Amino acid sequence: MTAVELAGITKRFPGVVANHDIHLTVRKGTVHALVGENGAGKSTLMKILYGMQKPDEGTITVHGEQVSFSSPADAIARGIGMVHQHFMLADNLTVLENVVLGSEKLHGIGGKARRRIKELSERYGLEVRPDVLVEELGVAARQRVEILKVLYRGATTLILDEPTAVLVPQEVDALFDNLRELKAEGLSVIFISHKLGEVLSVADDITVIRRGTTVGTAVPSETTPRQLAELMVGSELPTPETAESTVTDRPVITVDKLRMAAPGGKPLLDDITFTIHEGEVLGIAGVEGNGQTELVDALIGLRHADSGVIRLADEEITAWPTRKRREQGIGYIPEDRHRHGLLLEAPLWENRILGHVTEKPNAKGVWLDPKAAQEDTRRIVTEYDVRTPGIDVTAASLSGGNQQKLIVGREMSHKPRFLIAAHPTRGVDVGAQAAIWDHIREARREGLAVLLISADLDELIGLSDTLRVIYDGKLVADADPATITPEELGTAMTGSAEGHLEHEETPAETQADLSKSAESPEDEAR
Ligand SMILES: Nc1ncnc2c1ncn2[C@@H]1O[C@H](COP(=O)(O)OP(=O)(O)OP(=O)(O)O)[C@@H](O)[C@H]1O
Repeated sequence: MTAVELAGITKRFPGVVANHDIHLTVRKGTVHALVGENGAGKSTLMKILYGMQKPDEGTITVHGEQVSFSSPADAIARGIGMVHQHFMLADNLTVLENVVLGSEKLHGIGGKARRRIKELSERYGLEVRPDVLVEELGVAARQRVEILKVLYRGATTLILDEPTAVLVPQEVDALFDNLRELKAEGLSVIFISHKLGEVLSVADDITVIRRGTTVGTAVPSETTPRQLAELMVGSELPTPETAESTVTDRPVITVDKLRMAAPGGKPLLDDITFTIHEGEVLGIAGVEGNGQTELVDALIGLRHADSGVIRLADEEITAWPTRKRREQGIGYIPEDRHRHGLLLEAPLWENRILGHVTEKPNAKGVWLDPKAAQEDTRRIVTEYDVRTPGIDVTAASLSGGNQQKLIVGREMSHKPRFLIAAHPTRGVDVGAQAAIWDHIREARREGLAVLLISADLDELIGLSDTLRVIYDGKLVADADPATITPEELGTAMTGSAEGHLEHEETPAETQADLSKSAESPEDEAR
């Protein structure tokens, strides 16, 4: 049985054919993965299926019936649901309120709604509690609420846009279990991902899109990640490996006892202390929401810590504003590229100036130099393989991965001494990921110090010279990137670690927490 069929879909934007004669058949009760390099046209196709965009040509068939969508509401009415990559829940409302919001007509807002939520939660193993506030939930739990929200609206085909980008390995396994439950009940899932190993483990069918058109399908059981990468981008799957160490004993950035508290007094950063030297990548591992955002904000100067000292080489910069920090050589790849990295409605070349208005080549003396900025944008577009019809299109018209490449290119172009890299390759395809890793490694050889925050544990382990785990605003453990596995690191991040980790001097209770593990021999001895 076919759940959804897209046939002959074509969609043009000025200067770009985003989709060209795409064919996709999703069988009922399956997980169907959609893979392809950045800008291949995956999101566009899904926006068409979800009624956010109209195709120029082609047909959409849902459960055997041809349909035409003018809005997401039309798509939802036909059982198509979408879980976006940027979650859209209201923090200060409960799970129940978030789920029923906008769909009060279905089951009201009271007991009936609560019963329905519980029923869905149990049936698909989502473990969603209706009465907790969303702000109290971690990333994985929020994602399950989003999934429940679309199920509540009657979705029978769910579109998930890079759902695993923000999850640790254990959470990915749990999500995949949920997807299996959905399948078992006859629902279908379309899943966009750049993580090819995961695609092969969870998908029943795979469709590959290249340069706007479907170039083939792959049978997961007969395909390796390498072969899939080759189908996608015509290049091999990269592995990030720390080449010979380039770490020196010259400190670039020194952070001493940094503390920050929430308005209510809850500690967000608790006694954070570290040094990164020339030629060193310090990786910070942690589940989102354990202080990473606050640490990055404090380092780039978006927020000031309550106490503690930050030094760049020999100079104390704790009170410096953001612009001065950037001018003095701090580069910044933000975790949320839409909020902090780009002006979406401005052309690419203006985005190239963003954050670096007073620096060369954007400025000459006190004046902006648009010509030079434009020329340099062209260079970045070529060097970082930003797929775009030109530098005058808006940042919003680039695909997600290409937006990311532009930001990385901009920041690296200023030859920073210290780079704050939050998820530098999020949403980027395997080929571009390898290229970005190479750029970072090359700069490291020349003395760049990097603070790397990433949810991609292979990236974290492969690029870091030193690895530390952040938990509840504290740096709680060190890990050796040469020996730790992603699974072990994932365990450490969720607050319980196994043998590989060396513990810092942390309060006794934290240590106990961290070393707790069901299988550890000490536990059995206790
Ligand atoms: N609103 C728009 N206006 C102009 N061009 C667009 C628009 N949306 C997408 N495009 C272009 O269409 C092409 C396909 O983009 P799309 O976002 O579908 O790619 P993708 O496969 O999802 O990429 P990624 O993996 O980077 O998310 C790109 O060249 C992009 O620049």
